[in-house]
Amino acid sequence: MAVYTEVEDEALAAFLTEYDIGRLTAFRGIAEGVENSNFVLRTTQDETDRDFILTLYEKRVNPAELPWFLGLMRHLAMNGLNCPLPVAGRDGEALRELAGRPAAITTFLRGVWPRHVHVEHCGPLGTALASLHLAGQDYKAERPNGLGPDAWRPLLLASRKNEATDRSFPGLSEELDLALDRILPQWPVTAGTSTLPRGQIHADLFPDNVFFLDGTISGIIDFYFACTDLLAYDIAICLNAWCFSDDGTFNVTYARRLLEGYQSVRPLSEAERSALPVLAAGAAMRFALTRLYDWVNTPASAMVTRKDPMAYVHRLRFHMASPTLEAYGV
Ligand SMILES: Nc1ncnc2c1ncn2[C@@H]1O[C@H](COP(=O)(O)OP(=O)(O)O)[C@@H](O)[C@H]1O
Ligand SMILES: N[C@@H](CCOP(=O)(O)O)C(=O)O
Repeated sequence: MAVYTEVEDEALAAFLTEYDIGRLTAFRGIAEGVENSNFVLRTTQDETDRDFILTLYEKRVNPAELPWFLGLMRHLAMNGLNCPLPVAGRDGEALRELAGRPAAITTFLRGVWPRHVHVEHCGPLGTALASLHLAGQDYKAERPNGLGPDAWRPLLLASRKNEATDRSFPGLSEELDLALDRILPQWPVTAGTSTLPRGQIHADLFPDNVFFLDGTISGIIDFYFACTDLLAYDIAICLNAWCFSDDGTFNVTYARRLLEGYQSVRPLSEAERSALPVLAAGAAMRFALTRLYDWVNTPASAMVTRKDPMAYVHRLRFHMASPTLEAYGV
């Protein structure tokens, strides 16, 4: 589920008077997603139905950062990426407040996200990711990655403090600690300086954030982890999220297609290619840690589906076994 905040009819009606998007004809909450409350809004203008997404921003989004996220989405959409376009009210503002939460309306994107990833998804995914990176180049404002390497030890410590971690996952915090000892010294950023190209990255491009329609990508959503970081780290996140089979094995054919698609738009440098294994290990670490943190800190009564940290621990183990570049399809 992801409707944490209910919206009363009267409050919605008053909110919509600020916009010029037609007459409201339907409104429903969206069960999918974990971070924010999302609703589909349907309006009718001149007999034409139009769908929009209304998002109320919840706990993990810092309201001060919302203009950066909405600005990035606007920039990418204006530069040809199929991503939600924030809709401004009559006063020109896209960010407002509803039901005590920061709120925004964005355009609705057609298509469905793949419940099962097939090799045919991976090429278009790589191409779209590289297009996102190129389209983001002129968006100059930076947002540091709050879930980057500096955040990993504190996240692990925070989970360790909760006794549920050892009860539910015996030995896991020690394993993650040792893996961090190996990953952090190899991370391709020294004293804040990187030898690899940086830019705006999505940072959460999982299958549930990519819509397909007739075999092509019709939409990329959920930019609320986007940040300014190593472009190749975004590829590493996708290698983790798209290229492991349900049984936990890495599918090198998927990875090869993803990398080919990416490089058809933005060729990787030698340094980026060589860094992929450690970046992939870091990406697996990041999602194992946030999932672990959420797992032990989410009350059983909460109406949200917790994601299994072990799925990313298995991926991490693959990366920690030091596979060659060829094993990644490079
Ligand atoms: N612009 C959009 N167009 C169509 N559907 C959307 C759009 N944005 C969100 N959704 C729907 O809402 C769901 C949750 O959105 P998401 O941004 O992933 O939420 P969260 O950030 O809370 O995890 C998506 O799976 C999708 O069904
Ligand atoms: N992709 C992350 C969780 C973030 O959820 P989303 O619904 O905002 O994509 C994970 O799988 O751990």
